[in-house]
Amino acid sequence: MTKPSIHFPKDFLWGCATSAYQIEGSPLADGAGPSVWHRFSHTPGRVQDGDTGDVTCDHYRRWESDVDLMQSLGLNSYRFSIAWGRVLPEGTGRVNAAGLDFYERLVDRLLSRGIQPMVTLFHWDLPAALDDRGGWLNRDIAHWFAEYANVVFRRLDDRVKYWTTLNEPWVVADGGYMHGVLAPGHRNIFEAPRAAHHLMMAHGAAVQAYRAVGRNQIGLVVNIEPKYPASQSDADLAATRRAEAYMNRQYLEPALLGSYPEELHEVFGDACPKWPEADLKLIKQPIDYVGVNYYTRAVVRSDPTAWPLKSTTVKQKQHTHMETGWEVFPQGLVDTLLWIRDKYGNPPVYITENGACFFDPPQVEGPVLEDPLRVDYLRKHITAVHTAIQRGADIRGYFAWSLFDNFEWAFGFSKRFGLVHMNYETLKRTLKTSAHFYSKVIATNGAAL
Ligand SMILES: N#[N+]C[C@@H]1[C@@H](O)[C@H](O)[C@@H](O)[C@@H]2O[C@H]12
Repeated sequence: MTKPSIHFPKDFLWGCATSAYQIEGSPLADGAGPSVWHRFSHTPGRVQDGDTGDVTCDHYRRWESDVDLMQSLGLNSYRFSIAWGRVLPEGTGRVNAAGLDFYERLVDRLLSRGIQPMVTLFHWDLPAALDDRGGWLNRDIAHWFAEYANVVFRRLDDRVKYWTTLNEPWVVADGGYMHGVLAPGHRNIFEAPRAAHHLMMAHGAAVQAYRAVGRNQIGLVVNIEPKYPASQSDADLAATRRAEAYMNRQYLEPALLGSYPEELHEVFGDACPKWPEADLKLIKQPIDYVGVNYYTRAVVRSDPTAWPLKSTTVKQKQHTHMETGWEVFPQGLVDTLLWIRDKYGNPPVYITENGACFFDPPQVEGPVLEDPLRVDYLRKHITAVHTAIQRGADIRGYFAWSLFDNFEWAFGFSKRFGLVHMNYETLKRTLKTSAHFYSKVIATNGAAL
């Protein structure tokens, strides 16, 4: 039986995604102010092997040839983030012209190579000067973020058509304030919901600011990890509902519905504040799209001893090489996209991140590194996106995570997600087979899957 031909919508965005602190290097160059990740990675014991973002892929100095590499792959879009501290070194007030100029040159080169930028304003690298003023625990951060966003909108909205306020607010609140494993490294159940709420207030304030000056599209990027009960027991079903509310609904629902899921009270207990209606009104600014970062699913089992969700994730058979063994489960992407279609009114969606880390074969000096596991992962997940489109989900683009192997936060350089191999000694970029595969998928608008 011949395979049905796969074709994506005509103007579908095909891109790769990165973020400033993970690929740029030179974190303090040309007047930039340090971020919480500069401080965190320079604090012994916080990042595996003591790795930092001081050099990483050196994109800050190699951006021109990197854009040419993107063009050679046939990308028609590229998702990257702006380092807040390059533009406003103290987070508010003084603008650092050199920082803004860097991103303007990057946007201009992308456009000159037929590549649409999708720009994220905040991808975890909060200016350290704002962390000194309370960071995401200070309600004023909504105004600080809107001030920064306005500076960038005014400079670049005539060329940038797709904006994102925040990347994965859940990771910032859960990793940075609940568990303390990411910057700024707090472990406090009373801080986590406040950080989460202020992140979303900042999102709302930036969208509100955008509507006054912008003419294009702005959205929110959330990580969605669909939750499946390990059994149909009441305990496992309740645990699954808690896990889904805590990760998948806690950010989408204030943004789209103006309310928080009730289950958060079961998670945070007396740490769960009662927020003023005015806050939720601010958060629920109409957005033009939802960005979904999808990697894996979670099979959830009740575990009264597990903090704070009173549940654990049951390991499955085939998984990637992330520490917690992220299962390869493309059906979870179909389920997620149909869940959003049905629960939130079928909003326009971009898959703003999807990819996998595998231990690639030892680096060889040959032209290409073989990474068959990543090719298989991408093929199955891009096919899943097509399945969701055929079933009526309004999906408008796909961004592979990531263009390069890069600084994987607390895992340092130990995890490689790139379609392009990075030699961290020589900074040589080497295409993997997954890069060639993805390039063919783009060139045929999906037919090469
Ligand atoms: N882990 N992991 C890979 C990837 C991370 O490198 C990105 O910065 C995040 O947006 C998201 O968590 C996904």
